[in-house]
Amino acid sequence: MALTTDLGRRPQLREVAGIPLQATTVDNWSQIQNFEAKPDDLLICTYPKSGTTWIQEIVDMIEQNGDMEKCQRAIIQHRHPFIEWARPPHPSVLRWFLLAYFKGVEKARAMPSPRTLRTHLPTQLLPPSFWKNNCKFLYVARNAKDCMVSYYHFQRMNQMLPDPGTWEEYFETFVSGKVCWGSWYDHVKGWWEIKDRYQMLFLHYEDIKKDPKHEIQKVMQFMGRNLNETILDKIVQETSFEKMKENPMTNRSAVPTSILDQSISPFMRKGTVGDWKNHFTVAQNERFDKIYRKKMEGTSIDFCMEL
Ligand SMILES: Nc1ncnc2c1ncn2[C@@H]1O[C@H](COP(=O)(O)OS(=O)(=O)O)[C@@H](OP(=O)(O)O)[C@H]1O
Repeated sequence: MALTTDLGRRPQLREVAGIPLQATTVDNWSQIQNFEAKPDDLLICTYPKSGTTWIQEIVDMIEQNGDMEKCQRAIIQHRHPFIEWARPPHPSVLRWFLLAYFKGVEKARAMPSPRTLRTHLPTQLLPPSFWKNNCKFLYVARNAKDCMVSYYHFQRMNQMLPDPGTWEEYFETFVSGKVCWGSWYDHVKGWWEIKDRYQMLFLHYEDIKKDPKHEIQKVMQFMGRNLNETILDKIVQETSFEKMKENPMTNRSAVPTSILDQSISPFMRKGTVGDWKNHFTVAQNERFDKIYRKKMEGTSIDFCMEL
């Protein structure tokens, strides 16, 4: 797949303990590391492109008892630093704290409890106070091949990340973990391996896709909420890909094209399982599987790849 490259203009990544991160994250690293979690915090943890926005929407709707309006008000109230992009009273805002930017940390500090926060950090870089306070963690994993495809298109359109180059070039970048937030394999393994030691619900994107009601029920129970069947059905409906693609609260249409150029690739792109089959050549697939087996050796995690 040929692409125009604009390497001169795109920011490059920097590293913290060998993990490539955006410069804004690295510049504010001490504030991030010293972030004080609270025992009743819920932290949504994901590798990028694994369904972060989706699970955030599900959690929001559960918190607001399925009331879409309240949900939107809550988002506006707890503004993401990127809110500057959406001129009030325009309700189109991004979801809140990635715990990656200084302002995100400040805003998280100011949030009333109980807080729902989110991060793409791998376990080894998480602020230690989350472990110390025995917080709840909600991890969503997505199969590596679809993640890679989604990340590739995201890097094409996200002007704040390095240009991905060609698909062939990106294949190498991804498997060597040289993408923002580091290696998919290490991230997923890292969170999977500690899941029984903490209060953690570990979900798979593919399972939510297959049976959203069942998976949303799990989230509800994990959050200690008990919503009736009508509300549950409403949450399933409102968090479908089709609805979220149309919803300005979730489709990031408020973000200027100088940041996310959705004419290159939409943020809500396809939302399917198995799109990797439209991208991987047979040779790439064989090579990927070989690398995958080696990197994931010894772990019990199993991914539905709808092969
Ligand atoms: N409701 C719903 N159903 C199914 N799939 C969904 C949904 N919402 C978001 N998505 C898809 O998730 C991908 C984006 O992942 P993230 O939200 O984790 O991206 S980010 O890391 O926060 O930038 C991206 O995947 P791709 O379409 O494969 O690129 C989104 O389309």
